[in-house]
Amino acid sequence: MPEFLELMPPQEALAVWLRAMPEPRVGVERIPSAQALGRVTAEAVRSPEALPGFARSTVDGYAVQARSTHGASDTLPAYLELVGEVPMGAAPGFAVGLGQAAVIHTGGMLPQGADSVVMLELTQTARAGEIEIFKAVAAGENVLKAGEDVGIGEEVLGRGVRLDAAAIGGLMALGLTEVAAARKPLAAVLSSGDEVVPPDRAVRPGQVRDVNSYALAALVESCGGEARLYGIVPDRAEALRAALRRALDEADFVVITAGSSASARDLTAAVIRESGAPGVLVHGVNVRPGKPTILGVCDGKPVVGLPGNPVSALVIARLFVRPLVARLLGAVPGKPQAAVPARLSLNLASQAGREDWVPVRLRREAQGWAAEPIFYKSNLIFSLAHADGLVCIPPDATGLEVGAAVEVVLL
Ligand SMILES: Nc1nc2c(c(=O)[nH]1)N[C@H]1C(S)=C(S)[C@@H](COP(=O)(O)OP(=O)(O)OC[C@H]3O[C@@H](n4cnc5c(N)ncnc54)[C@H](O)[C@@H]3O)O[C@H]1N2
Ligand code: MOO
Repeated sequence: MPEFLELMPPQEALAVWLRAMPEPRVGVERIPSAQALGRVTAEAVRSPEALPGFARSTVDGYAVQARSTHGASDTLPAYLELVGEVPMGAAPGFAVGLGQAAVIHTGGMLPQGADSVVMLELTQTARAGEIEIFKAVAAGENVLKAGEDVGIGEEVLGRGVRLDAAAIGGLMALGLTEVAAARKPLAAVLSSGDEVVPPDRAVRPGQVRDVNSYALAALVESCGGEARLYGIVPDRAEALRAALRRALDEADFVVITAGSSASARDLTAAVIRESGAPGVLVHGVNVRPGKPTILGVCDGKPVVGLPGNPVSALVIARLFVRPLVARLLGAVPGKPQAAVPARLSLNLASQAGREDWVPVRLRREAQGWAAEPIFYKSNLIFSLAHADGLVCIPPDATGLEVGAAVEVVLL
């Protein structure tokens, strides 16, 4: 059977495309740390202070000098003089000497002289002003040392790090209520096709609502980019040319859907080719779904032409748009996507030489997760909407057998 396109393996296609782009100039903006979830650091963050800022107890009990408890046991307790109670939120105004103890609460500041804390459960009050200790502690026991988390001037977050909940907590612990974040790259999303109408329209026979603009905008945003919709362009070269020109002028990169294949109305590749140098770098990727994918660069701006079928468009956007956004954000490369190991619940056939991405549902079984393939068609959006993840069948396999160990990349 003749093939319209020359197909390139996906990894090679991505490398060719990324190589043809200029080094990204990552914009920097200072944003409130409280709103920085999912954002990428544009500069390394150094700690202005030590954390914890002072030695703290990790338990409720008595601050002591470890030496004072030496040899203490159930049968031979150590008797220590009670010299005070550490207030929470303030420095204790006293010291603890040999043979002395002070009441301390979890998180309280160790008094001068104390080097450890005996847990409340291992003590007993015998007489007023005195406690009995039933177990010896070692120096440093039940104590967080000053600077144990981070030291002054230490790099706590590198450049290009995606901020998660813990990182935001860490920034707050240091009083860093603002952070330098990479500006979100702006994607211009263009849909094309005479049959495609906005989703708020009633459809006439032959028409379909625009799935791709919204699904792709959501995907771009989930990767840390910003998306602006450039509407639905009819199947006319001059209309697509004008829309692409405006998109290239305004956005950091352009995502066009449909018109990627081989029919007379498939204009995307030709229009990209004439809209800037070097134009189209890849047209056709050895992957299913998404074979007619187009990767281009127009005068420094990346352009991707995704297949019109919504499942293909989204799967391909994960393979190509996601790494593009990461690069434009200056994100540290090579971070894995969330995935779970599973056993395949059915045989899956695949063509040798082609990489296949199959939507699967995950089912919990006694020994772990079972991945149940969804027999999708690339136009049927709910075959992807009902999936929990994707399984990759590598190009050197002619399929995977029931029971095969697979990795499910979570959607
Ligand atoms: N003779 C061949 N025909 C096709 C081949 C092939 O190799 N030889 N490849 C098929 C594959 S695979 C794909 S994928 C599609 C690619 O199509 P295009 O990118 O050219 O897109 P269209 O033909 O315009 O649309 C395909 C399909 O998707 C629907 N569509 C388009 N845009 C949207 C949108 N924004 N929202 C929802 N649905 C959309 C469109 O109505 C079509 O049903 O080509 C195959 N054909
Ligand atoms: O590549 Mo098409 O995307 O298989 O449906």
